[in-house]
Amino acid sequence: MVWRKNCLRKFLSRVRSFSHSQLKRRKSLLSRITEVIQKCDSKEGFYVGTLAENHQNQWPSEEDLPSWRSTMEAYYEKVLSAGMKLISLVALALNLDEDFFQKLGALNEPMAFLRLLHYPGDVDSSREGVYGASAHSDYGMLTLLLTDGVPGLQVCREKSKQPQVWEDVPSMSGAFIVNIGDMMERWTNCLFRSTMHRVMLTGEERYSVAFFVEPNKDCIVECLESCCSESCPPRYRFPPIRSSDYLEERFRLAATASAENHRINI
Ligand SMILES: O=C(O)CCC(=O)C(=O)O
Ligand SMILES: [Fe+2]
Repeated sequence: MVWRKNCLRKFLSRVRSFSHSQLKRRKSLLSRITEVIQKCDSKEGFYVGTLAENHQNQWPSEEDLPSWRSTMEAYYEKVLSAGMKLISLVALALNLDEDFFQKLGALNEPMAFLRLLHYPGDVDSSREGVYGASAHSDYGMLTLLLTDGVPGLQVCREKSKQPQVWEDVPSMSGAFIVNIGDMMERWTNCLFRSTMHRVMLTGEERYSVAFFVEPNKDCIVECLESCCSESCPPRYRFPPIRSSDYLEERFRLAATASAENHRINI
């Protein structure tokens, strides 16, 4: 929602800055604004960033939403601890020490964040190209996703094959859906592949809570020695990359793609 408003503001400021002759184009620009608003993802979210001392989270007042902050902080801590345990299991599955990613510094003040999501029930989902969240993979190590049981989430197992085949993800009460992120895919040379997913609009209102575990900002993400060999060389052509540089680049690409395709997935 915020993005849609920003998008509209940007277009309107462009309209206002036009010279007299350019005003002729105003009509087509306005129809483009409408098109953009109609096509961008319909989700809206409330974000909670890292709880580290210097965090920049802005909380609603205790008066407006009593116990909101303490509830969010308690959830954040618990789900982060669950995420770290899962990451230890990933390390064990790779025949590494269970504290491998801790020793690497990835989980020392990880860039973890919480996204509380709402998908509207009253959007015309029959319109082509209108998604709750369009197809993407998450950027970090792992995502722990909690949903309210309303369908809509789909995964594509073979993300590089065409045509893409999408499957509904069943919701299990009391269970998290765990997605592997792109940085984990890079680290493991695709042994753990990031999950391509999207959220369809079903006409029913939907809520979900995604918790993204991203490595510490200074952590270097590169193909792990144990995940490559002469017969299985690193699949990524890219050199090792600092976690925060990787994230920044992904956000930049997502913003560019959104400007071109009217979509955003961050
Ligand atoms: O709402 C969902 O089920 C998925 C959300 C998601 O994929 C995301 O926020 O990255
Ligand atoms: Fe996602």
